[in-house]
Amino acid sequence: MLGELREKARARLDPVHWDYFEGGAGAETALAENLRAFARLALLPRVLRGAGPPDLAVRLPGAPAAGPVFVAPTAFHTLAHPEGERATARAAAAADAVMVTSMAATTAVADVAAAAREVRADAAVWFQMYLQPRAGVTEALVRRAEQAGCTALVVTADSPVFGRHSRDDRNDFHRLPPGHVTQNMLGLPGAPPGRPLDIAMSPELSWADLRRLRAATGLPVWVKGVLHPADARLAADEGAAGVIVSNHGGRQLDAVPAAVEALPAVAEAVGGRIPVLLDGGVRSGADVVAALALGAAAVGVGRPVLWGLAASGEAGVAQVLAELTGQARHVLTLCGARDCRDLTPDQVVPRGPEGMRRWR
Ligand SMILES: Cc1cc2nc3c(=O)[nH]c(=O)nc-3n(C[C@H](O)[C@H](O)[C@H](O)COP(=O)(O)O)c2cc1C
Ligand SMILES: O=C(O)C(=O)c1ccccc1
Repeated sequence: MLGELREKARARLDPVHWDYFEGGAGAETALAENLRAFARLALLPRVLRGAGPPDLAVRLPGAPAAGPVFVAPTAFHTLAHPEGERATARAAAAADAVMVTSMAATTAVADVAAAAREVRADAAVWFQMYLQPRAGVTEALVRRAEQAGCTALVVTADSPVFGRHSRDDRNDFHRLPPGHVTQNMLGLPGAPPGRPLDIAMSPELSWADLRRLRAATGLPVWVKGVLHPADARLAADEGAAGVIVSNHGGRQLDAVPAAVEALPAVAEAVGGRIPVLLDGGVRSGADVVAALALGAAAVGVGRPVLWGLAASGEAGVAQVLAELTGQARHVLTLCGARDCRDLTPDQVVPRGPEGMRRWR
């Protein structure tokens, strides 16, 4: 089903925009590894546990009751569908999925949050941001997110510089076509009149900047793009609400491991002090359940949401979220678990002859 939506999206999209959504950095090794790493995992069900019907709801800072699948922040939804992020937000709200709206969205965060709340008054919309070196810009963005009613901030930390997206270079895709605007970047300090401020990425950012952000807001602050267990521990020490294990869908450093391969060590390092989320390569309910068993509290999907949106707008995104959540519910039941707390890391084994090694 996801495959069909993907093909429909590919057929509908301008090939340059398709390449932007689908592509990764460099040789696209990390992009491919995100998928291969899940394919290398098998699930070991437990039997006769009397678990009863599964309960998928999770409690997170900034989302007291959400499903286990969230919408990872992705830029430029109006390239996929004229209704853009509004359509995504409505589908996410209807599915109880947290929507993380991107700072590089083509719809203002206030309009994204309003669209979500039309569907569900308590819909959770989080705002993803790149901390901006220019004075006052980050603060202005935080105020906008707060005023929009966002319930958490997500700071993307894996981007001290823009990723080199080989397909975009080949296609010379480096600016939005007319009619599409990064609305969140309009009217900020230093922005040219009527035009959006360019999003800056800076290698000078440090934990001190995160501390300043935390001091400037009462919202929970998640750190996205953590792969090293030591950084996850630092994030917990620094008062982050949680971390998102992610290699940015293979769009930043191409030499990194798959997100799900980094997850167990991060979960262990954090030791339950703060929740750990994951995104990258999640394409089925079995992927969702494997990540939950390895220590994720919830998982994000990026490209599948864009496929749904490009294929059929809000209904397409709703299909993607319903399919993944429905599959996850089924797989959880087959694993003998009532909720993700019933799953243990030993229920995830490598495929192949090595898989059962620890019991020999
Ligand atoms: C087209 C596209 C745009 C993205 N834009 C952003 C962004 O603006 N901010 C961000 O933190 N991550 C961004 N990401 C990364 C996603 O949040 C997420 O980490 C990744 O897509 C997960 O992998 P998946 O696509 O395999 O599900 C983007 C990813 C894609 C594919
Ligand atoms: O394309 C991306 O992955 C991304 O994160 C981004 C960052 C800034 C502007 C647009 C997209």
